[in-house]
Amino acid sequence: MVKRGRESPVARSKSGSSASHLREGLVIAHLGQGLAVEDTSGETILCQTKRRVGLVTVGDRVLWERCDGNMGRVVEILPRRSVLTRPGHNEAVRLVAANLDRVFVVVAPEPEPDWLLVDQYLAACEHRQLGADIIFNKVDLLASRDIAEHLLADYRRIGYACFLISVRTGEGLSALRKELIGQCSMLAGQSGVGKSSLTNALLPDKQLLTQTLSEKTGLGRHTTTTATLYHLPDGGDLIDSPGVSIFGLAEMSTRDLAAGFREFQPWIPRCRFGDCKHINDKGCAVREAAETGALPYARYQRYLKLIEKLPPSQRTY
Ligand SMILES: Nc1nc2c(ncn2[C@@H]2O[C@H](COP(=O)(O)OP(=O)(O)OP(=O)(O)O)[C@@H](O)[C@H]2O)c(=O)[nH]1
Ligand SMILES: [Zn+2]
Repeated sequence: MVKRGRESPVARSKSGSSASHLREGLVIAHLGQGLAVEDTSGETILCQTKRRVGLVTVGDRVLWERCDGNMGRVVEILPRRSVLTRPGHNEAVRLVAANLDRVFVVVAPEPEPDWLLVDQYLAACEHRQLGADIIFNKVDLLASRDIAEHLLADYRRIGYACFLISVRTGEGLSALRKELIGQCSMLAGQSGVGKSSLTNALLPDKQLLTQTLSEKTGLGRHTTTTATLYHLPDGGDLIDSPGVSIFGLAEMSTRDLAAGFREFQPWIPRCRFGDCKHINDKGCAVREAAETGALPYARYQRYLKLIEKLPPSQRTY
């Protein structure tokens, strides 16, 4: 759960000493000209970052101090419990969000699900120790829910929660809202599955909130760039990061990828060799389990495809 730091207006810096002018805050947006930081009192301040602080991202809890006028300055990033990155050379752009708890991978009957992408997201989340579950949107387009259940059977079997919803009819939305309480979530998924539509349904005041944010920080709407953190009406936070749904296998090795397939875990210690890649290796328990149906075979096949997608520099063990 994202702490909004309401416990104390006097924050403690890394050195442990309490500095009365330092306050705790939550980074709710990354704007072109600075960061929108929500104070413990709910006030939003436009902050710059001291150079030595490092890269700050949406979801970060920070210590900040007031400087001239209505501006603030971030002096420290508080320890993160998670960080999500995407591939790329520019570190500032690679950071997607901090302190996320859970990613919901959204699929739909239309566009047809790209299960390889789904597995890539799930593996990346496992690697980052983020919770991950699946939302199947647009069930209104299906003749029967059984079709979705059939497609999701492997995922349910290995312990992913699957939420069948329709933003159009509202089906399943109240159960999903309950699920989001008390944590910080993000939606990911291919284009057209309904992520924006769902975000708008979960945040009926989104437009107003965005407008207020630009007013509070004195910046125009167009300056809101990558991600924004919203407090959901029923509780919990949602990080909306349009266009950054391409987070993937950045920095993952073959071993990490195998670790990203949660159903492989009981089998991996039974492989004959400690550096088994679970491809054609002799005595591979994972492969054998997939071939005998003890593991979902389709997921195993996609593991093999993802291995091929890893850049050669990451195909290490
Ligand atoms: N039938 C049906 N259509 C939906 C539903 N939810 C969203 N759509 C439609 O699906 C289309 C794509 O929705 P978006 O919300 O833009 O999808 P997105 O995932 O945000 O797409 P990108 O912004 O490209 O990543 C729109 O035409 C929506 O009206 C639903 O529950 N049922
Ligand atoms: Zn193996």
